[in-house]
Amino acid sequence: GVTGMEEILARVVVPLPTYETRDKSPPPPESNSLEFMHFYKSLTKEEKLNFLTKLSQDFGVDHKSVSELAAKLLDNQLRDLSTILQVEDRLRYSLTPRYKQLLNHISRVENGVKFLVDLRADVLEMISSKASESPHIRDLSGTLKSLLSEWFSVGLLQLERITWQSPCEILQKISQYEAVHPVRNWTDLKRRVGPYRRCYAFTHAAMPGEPLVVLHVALTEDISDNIQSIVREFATVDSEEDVNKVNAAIFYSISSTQAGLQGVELGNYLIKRVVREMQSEFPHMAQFSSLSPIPGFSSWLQGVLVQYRKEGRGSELLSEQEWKEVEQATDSSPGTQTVDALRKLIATSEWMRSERLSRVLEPVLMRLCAWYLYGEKRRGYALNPVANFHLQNGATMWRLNWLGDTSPRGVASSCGIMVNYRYFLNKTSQNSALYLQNKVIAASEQVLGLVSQFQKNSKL
Ligand SMILES: CC(C)(COP(=O)(O)OP(=O)(O)O)[C@@H](O)C(=O)NCCC(N)=O
Repeated sequence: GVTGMEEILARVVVPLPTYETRDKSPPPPESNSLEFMHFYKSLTKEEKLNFLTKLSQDFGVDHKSVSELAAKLLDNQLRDLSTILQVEDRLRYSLTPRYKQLLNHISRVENGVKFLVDLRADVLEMISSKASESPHIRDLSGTLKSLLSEWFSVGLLQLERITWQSPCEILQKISQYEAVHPVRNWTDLKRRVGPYRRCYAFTHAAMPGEPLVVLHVALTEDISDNIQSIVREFATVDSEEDVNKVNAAIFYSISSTQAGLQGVELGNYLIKRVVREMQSEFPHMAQFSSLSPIPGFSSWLQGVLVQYRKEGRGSELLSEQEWKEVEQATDSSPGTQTVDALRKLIATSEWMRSERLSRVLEPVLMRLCAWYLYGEKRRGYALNPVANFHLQNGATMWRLNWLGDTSPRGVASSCGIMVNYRYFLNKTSQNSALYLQNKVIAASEQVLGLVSQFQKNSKL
């Protein structure tokens, strides 16, 4: 109940030591942390929200002492620098939320770090689900993120290569965490860690046996343009006979496994770390690229067609000739009926089964997809989350691949198109800075060509 919460908090979230005694006071008993963790885990979702709101509100920063110290700094009687630095350091200390000390102590008990990772996952969910609008909860999330970013910095992470010889419990987790191309069975899993494949994960001593982020790589002669050749099941070759057949590393799946570590950029670091691993194993390897899905393209396209249907401007999406071909192929009459027919074809993936429609729609869907990836934005960054991820890393939007993923899922979610985000190693840091600061997308001639074809066709 509520009193129980207040009682627990008052007892285990001890006041911060005074500035003078901040380095001298003994840590509170470990039992405080254990009790807090145990109590929190016993709460329902609602109670957790209530509990964390109280924690962040009543056991955060002492705003009064902050404003007093800030006022002191403004006092221009303050002359010599050492006094100013002193007051600044007091101000800095006064900005430490009271609960931060408890979080630090929790990180030192057994499974404490994992508890804090899961705690941030809960807080992120409260924020994203709008269950909480409290600025204090956002502050708590920020404090957790800064602590976790320190503890999970690259230097403290362990790179592990996953092979068929890895412990079953790790292989089981790799299979369970696979978010991009679900693992079908043991044979499939064995293939993904077998010849001409690499699977790497970051682990952390504080969370043994837990792959934090997993990257799957295919070793190929050149940059893959379709996923079936990578995840299709067929008799595995015994060993990697011919390594000079290997010129490219294709990242075809990456998944982070801890929701609470979102924003800590583990995936980005893992890709860069694995590139270095590949370079040392294959010194002549010069091509590094993703083969990425385009989740959301089909639904975006449906939305655009509905909008055009309403405004009767469908003609700008397809040329007159293309609409005519769709009319004939769907035996529909010009105008909204054809737009509806096209929407239905895309929703049911019917168009894939017709040679004629595929031929008509290839240029249309390719240029629409190029625009979706390159032109559609959210707060200035790429709308598509996978594009945004690789562009933040400094990759180049390099090639759209028609029939890149002919699986039912691939056709339904992105009309079967896949995209290569290519990592030109000497360009990634510059591309990343340009993207993050100026929202400039690095794209290849092929992509820019498709985008300009789209713009010629429509006034978007
Ligand atoms: C793509 C991933 C790995 C990026 O993780 P990361 O580099 O840690 O970025 P962030 O979560 O720190 O912003 C993550 O967002 C994820 O697992 N997405 C779902 C699967 C996918 N590959 O889209």
